[in-house]
Amino acid sequence: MPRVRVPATTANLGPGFDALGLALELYDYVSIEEAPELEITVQGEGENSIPRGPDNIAYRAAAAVYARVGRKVPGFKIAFENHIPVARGLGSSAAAVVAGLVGANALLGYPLPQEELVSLAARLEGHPDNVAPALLGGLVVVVLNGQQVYYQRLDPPPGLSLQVAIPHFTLSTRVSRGVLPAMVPVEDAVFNLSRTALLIAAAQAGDLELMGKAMEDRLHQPYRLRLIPGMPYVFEAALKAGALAVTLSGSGPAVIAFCRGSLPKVGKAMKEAFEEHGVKCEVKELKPASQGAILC
Ligand SMILES: Nc1ncnc2c1ncn2[C@@H]1O[C@H](COP(=O)(O)OP(=O)(O)OP(=O)(O)O)[C@@H](O)[C@H]1O
Ligand SMILES: N[C@@H](CCO)C(=O)O
Repeated sequence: MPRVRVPATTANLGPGFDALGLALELYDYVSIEEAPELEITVQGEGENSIPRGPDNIAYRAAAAVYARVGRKVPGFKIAFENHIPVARGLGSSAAAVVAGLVGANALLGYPLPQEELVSLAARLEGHPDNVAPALLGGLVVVVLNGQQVYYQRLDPPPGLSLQVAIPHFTLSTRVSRGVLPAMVPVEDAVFNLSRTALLIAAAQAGDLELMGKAMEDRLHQPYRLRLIPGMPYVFEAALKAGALAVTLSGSGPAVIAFCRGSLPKVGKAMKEAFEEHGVKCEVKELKPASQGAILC
Protein backbone atom coordinates (compact mmCIF):
# COMPACT_ATOMS: atom_id res chain seq x y z
CA MET A 1 0.00 0.00 0.00
CA PRO A 2 1.58 3.37 -0.98
CA ARG A 3 2.35 5.68 1.95
CA VAL A 4 3.21 9.21 0.89
CA ARG A 5 5.24 11.69 2.93
CA VAL A 6 4.47 15.23 1.78
CA PRO A 7 5.99 18.49 3.07
CA ALA A 8 4.37 21.67 4.30
CA THR A 9 5.01 24.72 2.12
CA THR A 10 5.16 28.47 2.52
CA ALA A 11 3.86 30.35 -0.51
CA ASN A 12 4.58 33.87 -1.83
CA LEU A 13 7.77 34.54 0.23
CA GLY A 14 6.55 38.13 0.43
CA PRO A 15 6.47 39.62 -3.08
CA GLY A 16 6.07 36.44 -5.17
CA PHE A 17 2.30 36.26 -4.87
CA ASP A 18 1.00 33.05 -6.50
CA ALA A 19 4.45 32.53 -8.08
CA LEU A 20 6.90 31.32 -5.39
CA GLY A 21 6.81 28.56 -2.79
CA LEU A 22 9.29 26.85 -0.48
CA ALA A 23 8.95 23.32 0.95
CA LEU A 24 9.44 22.96 4.72
CA GLU A 25 10.59 20.06 6.93
CA LEU A 26 7.16 19.41 8.44
CA TYR A 27 5.22 16.49 6.98
CA ASP A 28 1.87 14.77 6.56
CA TYR A 29 1.91 10.99 5.99
CA VAL A 30 -0.90 9.60 3.87
CA SER A 31 -1.58 5.91 3.11
CA ILE A 32 -3.87 5.06 0.23
CA GLU A 33 -5.24 1.81 -1.20
CA GLU A 34 -8.14 0.74 -3.39
CA ALA A 35 -11.19 -0.41 -1.42
CA PRO A 36 -14.83 -1.33 -2.13
CA GLU A 37 -16.00 1.97 -0.61
CA LEU A 38 -14.51 5.32 0.36
CA GLU A 39 -13.11 5.18 3.90
CA ILE A 40 -11.11 8.09 5.31
CA THR A 41 -9.43 8.31 8.71
CA VAL A 42 -7.56 11.32 10.11
CA GLN A 43 -5.12 11.43 13.02
CA GLY A 44 -3.48 14.63 14.23
CA GLU A 45 -4.06 18.04 12.67
CA GLY A 46 -7.58 18.52 11.31
CA GLU A 47 -8.96 15.34 12.87
CA ASN A 48 -12.18 17.15 13.79
CA SER A 49 -12.57 19.23 10.62
CA ILE A 50 -11.29 17.42 7.54
CA PRO A 51 -14.07 16.08 5.28
CA ARG A 52 -14.44 12.27 5.24
CA GLY A 53 -16.62 12.07 2.10
CA PRO A 54 -16.13 12.46 -1.66
CA ASP A 55 -15.45 16.19 -1.11
CA ASN A 56 -12.11 15.28 0.52
CA ILE A 57 -9.45 16.85 -1.70
CA ALA A 58 -7.00 13.93 -1.47
CA TYR A 59 -9.78 11.63 -2.67
CA ARG A 60 -10.66 14.06 -5.48
CA ALA A 61 -7.00 14.17 -6.50
CA ALA A 62 -6.69 10.36 -6.51
CA ALA A 63 -9.92 10.11 -8.55
CA ALA A 64 -8.54 12.68 -11.03
CA VAL A 65 -5.50 10.48 -11.71
CA TYR A 66 -7.69 7.42 -12.37
CA ALA A 67 -9.97 9.48 -14.65
CA ARG A 68 -6.97 10.98 -16.48
CA VAL A 69 -5.69 7.52 -17.47
CA GLY A 70 -9.18 6.26 -18.35
CA ARG A 71 -9.60 3.95 -15.34
CA LYS A 72 -12.87 3.53 -13.45
CA VAL A 73 -12.57 5.34 -10.11
CA PRO A 74 -12.68 2.77 -7.26
CA GLY A 75 -13.42 3.37 -3.60
CA PHE A 76 -10.28 4.22 -1.62
CA LYS A 77 -9.12 3.69 1.91
CA ILE A 78 -7.15 6.82 2.84
CA ALA A 79 -5.44 7.26 6.22
CA PHE A 80 -3.95 10.64 7.17
CA GLU A 81 -1.34 11.16 9.89
CA ASN A 82 -1.24 14.95 9.80
CA HIS A 83 1.38 17.25 11.27
CA ILE A 84 0.73 20.29 9.07
CA PRO A 85 -1.70 22.68 10.82
CA VAL A 86 -4.85 23.17 8.74
CA ALA A 87 -5.90 26.56 7.27
CA ARG A 88 -2.94 28.45 8.77
CA GLY A 89 -0.95 29.25 5.60
CA LEU A 90 1.34 26.20 5.60
CA GLY A 91 -0.05 24.40 2.57
CA SER A 92 -2.25 21.76 4.23
CA SER A 93 -4.64 21.62 1.28
CA ALA A 94 -1.79 21.39 -1.24
CA ALA A 95 -0.25 18.55 0.80
CA ALA A 96 -3.54 16.63 0.70
CA VAL A 97 -3.91 17.14 -3.07
CA VAL A 98 -0.31 16.08 -3.71
CA ALA A 99 -0.65 13.00 -1.47
CA GLY A 100 -3.75 11.91 -3.40
CA LEU A 101 -2.02 12.38 -6.77
CA VAL A 102 1.27 10.71 -5.84
CA GLY A 103 -0.49 7.82 -4.04
CA ALA A 104 -2.88 7.13 -6.92
CA ASN A 105 -0.09 7.40 -9.49
CA ALA A 106 1.86 4.76 -7.51
CA LEU A 107 -1.22 2.48 -7.28
CA LEU A 108 -1.49 2.60 -11.08
CA GLY A 109 2.20 1.89 -11.75
CA TYR A 110 3.32 5.52 -12.39
CA PRO A 111 1.50 6.34 -15.65
CA LEU A 112 1.78 10.15 -15.17
CA PRO A 113 5.11 12.01 -15.33
CA GLN A 114 5.92 14.63 -12.70
CA GLU A 115 5.10 17.59 -15.01
CA GLU A 116 1.60 16.26 -15.42
CA LEU A 117 1.18 15.81 -11.66
CA VAL A 118 2.24 19.45 -11.15
CA SER A 119 -0.31 20.67 -13.66
CA LEU A 120 -3.14 18.46 -12.31
CA ALA A 121 -2.29 19.63 -8.79
CA ALA A 122 -2.36 23.30 -9.81
CA ARG A 123 -5.77 22.86 -11.44
CA LEU A 124 -7.19 21.10 -8.37
CA GLU A 125 -5.74 23.63 -5.91
CA GLY A 126 -6.55 26.71 -8.03
CA HIS A 127 -3.09 28.28 -7.69
CA PRO A 128 0.27 26.55 -8.15
CA ASP A 129 2.61 28.03 -5.55
CA ASN A 130 2.05 25.48 -2.75
CA VAL A 131 1.53 22.33 -4.82
CA ALA A 132 4.73 22.75 -6.89
CA PRO A 133 7.15 22.76 -3.92
CA ALA A 134 5.05 20.10 -2.14
CA LEU A 135 5.72 17.84 -5.15
CA LEU A 136 9.25 18.92 -6.04
CA GLY A 137 10.78 20.16 -2.78
CA GLY A 138 13.08 23.19 -2.57
CA LEU A 139 12.20 26.69 -3.73
CA VAL A 140 9.98 26.67 -6.80
CA VAL A 141 9.17 29.48 -9.25
CA VAL A 142 5.93 28.61 -10.98
CA VAL A 143 3.79 30.16 -13.71
CA LEU A 144 0.29 29.20 -14.83
CA ASN A 145 -0.37 29.67 -18.52
CA GLY A 146 -3.96 28.61 -19.07
CA GLN A 147 -3.95 24.87 -18.44
CA GLN A 148 -0.15 24.70 -18.64
CA VAL A 149 2.30 25.10 -15.79
CA TYR A 150 5.91 26.20 -16.24
CA TYR A 151 8.26 25.89 -13.31
CA GLN A 152 11.86 25.88 -12.17
CA ARG A 153 13.03 24.31 -8.93
CA LEU A 154 15.99 25.76 -7.03
CA ASP A 155 17.85 24.22 -4.11
CA PRO A 156 17.05 26.11 -0.91
CA PRO A 157 19.91 28.50 -0.03
CA PRO A 158 22.26 27.02 2.62
CA GLY A 159 22.02 28.41 6.15
CA LEU A 160 18.37 29.46 5.91
CA SER A 161 16.21 28.66 8.94
CA LEU A 162 12.60 29.67 9.57
CA GLN A 163 10.80 30.72 12.74
CA VAL A 164 7.08 30.23 12.21
CA ALA A 165 4.42 31.73 14.49
CA ILE A 166 1.21 29.76 13.98
CA PRO A 167 -1.90 31.39 15.51
CA HIS A 168 -4.54 29.15 17.04
CA PHE A 169 -7.25 30.61 14.81
CA THR A 170 -7.83 29.41 11.25
CA LEU A 171 -8.10 31.56 8.12
CA SER A 172 -9.16 29.92 4.88
CA THR A 173 -7.39 30.85 1.66
CA ARG A 174 -10.81 31.63 0.16
CA VAL A 175 -11.50 34.31 2.81
CA SER A 176 -7.95 35.66 2.68
CA ARG A 177 -8.12 36.05 -1.12
CA GLY A 178 -11.54 37.67 -0.80
CA VAL A 179 -10.04 40.88 0.67
CA LEU A 180 -7.64 41.46 -2.24
CA PRO A 181 -8.40 44.23 -4.74
CA ALA A 182 -9.11 43.47 -8.40
CA MET A 183 -6.73 46.25 -9.54
CA VAL A 184 -3.45 47.57 -8.11
CA PRO A 185 -1.41 50.70 -8.94
CA VAL A 186 1.39 50.21 -11.46
CA GLU A 187 3.96 51.36 -8.90
CA ASP A 188 2.88 48.55 -6.56
CA ALA A 189 3.18 46.02 -9.39
CA VAL A 190 6.69 47.31 -10.15
CA PHE A 191 7.56 47.24 -6.43
CA ASN A 192 6.71 43.54 -6.30
CA LEU A 193 8.05 42.35 -9.63
CA SER A 194 11.46 43.98 -9.08
CA ARG A 195 11.70 42.39 -5.62
CA THR A 196 10.57 38.96 -6.84
CA ALA A 197 13.25 38.97 -9.53
CA LEU A 198 15.89 40.09 -7.01
CA LEU A 199 14.75 37.47 -4.49
CA ILE A 200 15.29 34.63 -6.96
CA ALA A 201 18.66 35.97 -8.11
CA ALA A 202 19.74 36.34 -4.46
CA ALA A 203 18.50 32.83 -3.59
CA GLN A 204 20.46 31.39 -6.51
CA ALA A 205 23.58 33.23 -5.34
CA GLY A 206 22.98 32.01 -1.76
CA ASP A 207 22.95 35.63 -0.52
CA LEU A 208 20.59 35.51 2.47
CA GLU A 209 21.00 39.20 3.37
CA LEU A 210 20.01 40.29 -0.16
CA MET A 211 17.08 37.86 -0.10
CA GLY A 212 15.93 39.54 3.09
CA LYS A 213 15.98 42.97 1.45
CA ALA A 214 13.86 41.66 -1.44
CA MET A 215 11.01 40.26 0.64
CA GLU A 216 8.68 43.24 1.01
CA ASP A 217 5.28 43.14 -0.61
CA ARG A 218 2.53 45.53 -1.65
CA LEU A 219 0.16 43.19 -3.50
CA HIS A 220 -1.42 41.10 -0.75
CA GLN A 221 -0.07 41.57 2.78
CA PRO A 222 -1.30 45.16 3.29
CA TYR A 223 -4.86 44.04 2.47
CA ARG A 224 -4.68 40.97 4.71
CA LEU A 225 -3.58 42.98 7.77
CA ARG A 226 -7.13 43.43 8.94
CA LEU A 227 -7.72 39.67 9.11
CA ILE A 228 -4.76 39.06 11.43
CA PRO A 229 -4.73 40.97 14.74
CA GLY A 230 -1.27 42.30 15.65
CA MET A 231 0.35 41.39 12.32
CA PRO A 232 2.45 44.62 11.90
CA TYR A 233 3.68 44.33 15.50
CA VAL A 234 4.65 40.69 14.95
CA PHE A 235 6.59 41.71 11.81
CA GLU A 236 8.35 44.49 13.70
CA ALA A 237 9.21 42.19 16.63
CA ALA A 238 10.75 39.57 14.30
CA LEU A 239 12.96 42.12 12.54
CA LYS A 240 14.02 43.73 15.82
CA ALA A 241 15.01 40.29 17.18
CA GLY A 242 17.31 39.68 14.20
CA ALA A 243 15.27 38.12 11.37
CA LEU A 244 16.51 38.87 7.83
CA ALA A 245 12.89 39.22 6.65
CA VAL A 246 9.39 38.39 7.76
CA THR A 247 6.29 37.63 5.69
CA LEU A 248 2.85 36.12 5.93
CA SER A 249 3.09 32.41 5.20
CA GLY A 250 0.84 31.78 2.20
CA SER A 251 -2.51 33.39 2.86
CA GLY A 252 -1.87 33.47 6.63
CA PRO A 253 -2.50 33.66 9.48
CA ALA A 254 0.94 32.09 10.17
CA VAL A 255 3.83 34.55 10.06
CA ILE A 256 7.22 33.25 8.97
CA ALA A 257 10.57 34.85 9.75
CA PHE A 258 13.60 34.11 7.56
CA CYS A 259 16.78 33.82 9.61
CA ARG A 260 20.43 32.98 9.17
CA GLY A 261 20.76 29.82 11.29
CA SER A 262 18.71 28.95 14.37
CA LEU A 263 17.30 32.07 16.10
CA PRO A 264 14.68 31.01 18.67
CA LYS A 265 14.59 34.54 20.09
CA VAL A 266 12.85 35.63 16.86
CA GLY A 267 10.10 33.04 17.39
CA LYS A 268 9.77 34.09 21.03
CA ALA A 269 9.45 37.78 20.07
CA MET A 270 6.75 36.96 17.48
CA LYS A 271 4.81 34.87 19.99
CA GLU A 272 4.92 37.67 22.58
CA ALA A 273 3.77 40.25 20.02
CA PHE A 274 0.85 38.06 18.92
CA GLU A 275 -0.11 37.44 22.55
CA GLU A 276 -0.02 41.18 23.34
CA HIS A 277 -2.73 41.48 20.68
CA GLY A 278 -4.86 38.69 22.10
CA VAL A 279 -3.71 35.95 19.68
CA LYS A 280 -2.48 32.66 21.15
CA CYS A 281 0.08 30.97 18.95
CA GLU A 282 2.56 28.14 18.68
CA VAL A 283 6.10 28.66 17.39
CA LYS A 284 8.03 26.15 15.28
CA GLU A 285 11.58 26.32 14.01
CA LEU A 286 11.67 24.72 10.56
CA LYS A 287 14.27 24.17 7.87
CA PRO A 288 13.64 24.26 4.13
CA ALA A 289 12.98 20.78 2.71
CA SER A 290 15.00 19.83 -0.37
CA GLN A 291 12.82 16.81 -1.03
CA GLY A 292 9.20 16.98 -2.13
CA ALA A 293 6.59 14.23 -1.79
CA ILE A 294 8.07 10.71 -1.58
CA LEU A 295 6.78 7.20 -1.01
CA CYS A 296 7.97 5.96 2.38
N1 LIG B 1 -5.47 16.21 4.95
C1 LIG B 1 -6.50 16.83 4.37
N2 LIG B 1 -7.45 16.14 3.71
C2 LIG B 1 -8.46 16.76 3.10
N3 LIG B 1 -8.65 18.08 3.13
C3 LIG B 1 -7.75 18.81 3.76
C4 LIG B 1 -6.62 18.24 4.41
N4 LIG B 1 -5.90 19.24 4.96
C5 LIG B 1 -6.55 20.38 4.65
N5 LIG B 1 -7.65 20.13 3.94
C6 LIG B 1 -8.65 21.08 3.42
O1 LIG B 1 -8.01 22.28 3.10
C7 LIG B 1 -8.60 23.36 3.81
C8 LIG B 1 -7.56 24.38 4.19
O2 LIG B 1 -7.04 24.90 3.00
P1 LIG B 1 -6.59 26.39 2.87
O3 LIG B 1 -6.09 26.59 1.49
O4 LIG B 1 -7.68 27.28 3.36
O5 LIG B 1 -5.40 26.51 3.92
P2 LIG B 1 -3.93 25.93 3.89
O6 LIG B 1 -3.77 25.06 2.67
O7 LIG B 1 -3.65 25.27 5.19
O8 LIG B 1 -3.07 27.24 3.80
P3 LIG B 1 -2.34 27.98 2.54
O9 LIG B 1 -3.00 27.49 1.28
O10 LIG B 1 -2.56 29.46 2.76
O11 LIG B 1 -0.91 27.61 2.63
C9 LIG B 1 -9.23 22.72 5.04
O12 LIG B 1 -10.28 23.48 5.52
C10 LIG B 1 -9.66 21.35 4.51
O13 LIG B 1 -10.93 21.43 3.92
N1 LIG C 1 -0.61 32.48 -3.15
C1 LIG C 1 -1.73 32.02 -2.37
C2 LIG C 1 -1.25 30.98 -1.41
C3 LIG C 1 -2.37 30.43 -0.57
O1 LIG C 1 -2.11 29.16 -0.28
C4 LIG C 1 -2.33 33.20 -1.60
O2 LIG C 1 -1.55 33.97 -1.03
O3 LIG C 1 -3.55 33.34 -1.59
